[in-house]
Amino acid sequence: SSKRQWSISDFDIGKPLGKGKFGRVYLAREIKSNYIIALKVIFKEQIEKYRLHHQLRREMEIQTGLRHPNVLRLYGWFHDAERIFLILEYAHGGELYRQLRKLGHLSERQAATYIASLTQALAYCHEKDVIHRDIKPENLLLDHEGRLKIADFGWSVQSRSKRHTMCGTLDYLAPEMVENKAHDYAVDNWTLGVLCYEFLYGVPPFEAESQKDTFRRIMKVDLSFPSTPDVSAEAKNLITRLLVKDSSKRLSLPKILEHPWIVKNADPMGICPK
Ligand SMILES: COc1ccc(/C=N/Nc2[nH]nc(C)c2C(=O)Nc2cccc(NC(C)=O)c2)cc1
Repeated sequence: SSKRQWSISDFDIGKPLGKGKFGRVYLAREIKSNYIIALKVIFKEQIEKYRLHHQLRREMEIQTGLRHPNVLRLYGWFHDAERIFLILEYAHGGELYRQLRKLGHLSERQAATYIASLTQALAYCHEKDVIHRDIKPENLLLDHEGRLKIADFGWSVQSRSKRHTMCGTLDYLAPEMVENKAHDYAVDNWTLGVLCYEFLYGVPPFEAESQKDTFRRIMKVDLSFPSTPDVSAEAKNLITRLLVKDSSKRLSLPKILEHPWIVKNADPMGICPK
């Protein structure tokens, strides 16, 4: 159905889910099918102003072609004189980030389940030659069953709730990214290490007062593990084998899924019942 021409009159627009630099996301219902979706509205003049229409087009072509249980679907899009509308899968649970902030840090089973889901989604994306999905907790959503969905296609939105200084944070960037070198698939493996650390400790591994200090800590791979919460040696082992400066030496995606900590703790259904 992504081939048919959609228009705003096909939808009942519901509550705003969040807003960002380029526009807002609304809950919406496709009238004929009663199907609930998330409608992302992007203002064309914002896109022109930042000269981003090529990136947006590329991101939309990529996103439409991805079909994976842990990648948020882009069903289609349409536009009017001043706006572009993206018809997106609705993930009821919202940002994983909010859950992480609420809980402080996740259990080892929950963290391993999310890392396994992300690894499978990234392996799928890499097969489709899609890399660097710019993964950070903001871009990870949860569906009604608590299943993780990578929701990023370069346009993260900000909810009404207080936002921490995500814009501009280097926390999730691999050394080669921070140094603005050509990056390859392995940046995603680094990011998995950063996320695994943040899921377990509640803060990213290279957090620092200033961006400069974060940059330094990333380049030095200045990694240390707090004594609390008490995290298993296997979890630390996985993190240490992902946060490796030489991108060719980072644990590969298939090897992550075979890692003892993942095998022991990840829920095969990707849901991790409480
Ligand atoms: C503010 O509380 C919220 C709780 C749940 C949601 C669910 N959002 N679900 C989505 N499904 N597909 C897309 C795209 C979205 C979405 O963009 N959500 C979104 C957007 C902006 C901010 C937030 N914030 C949070 C806290 O989830 C979520 C949105 C907001």
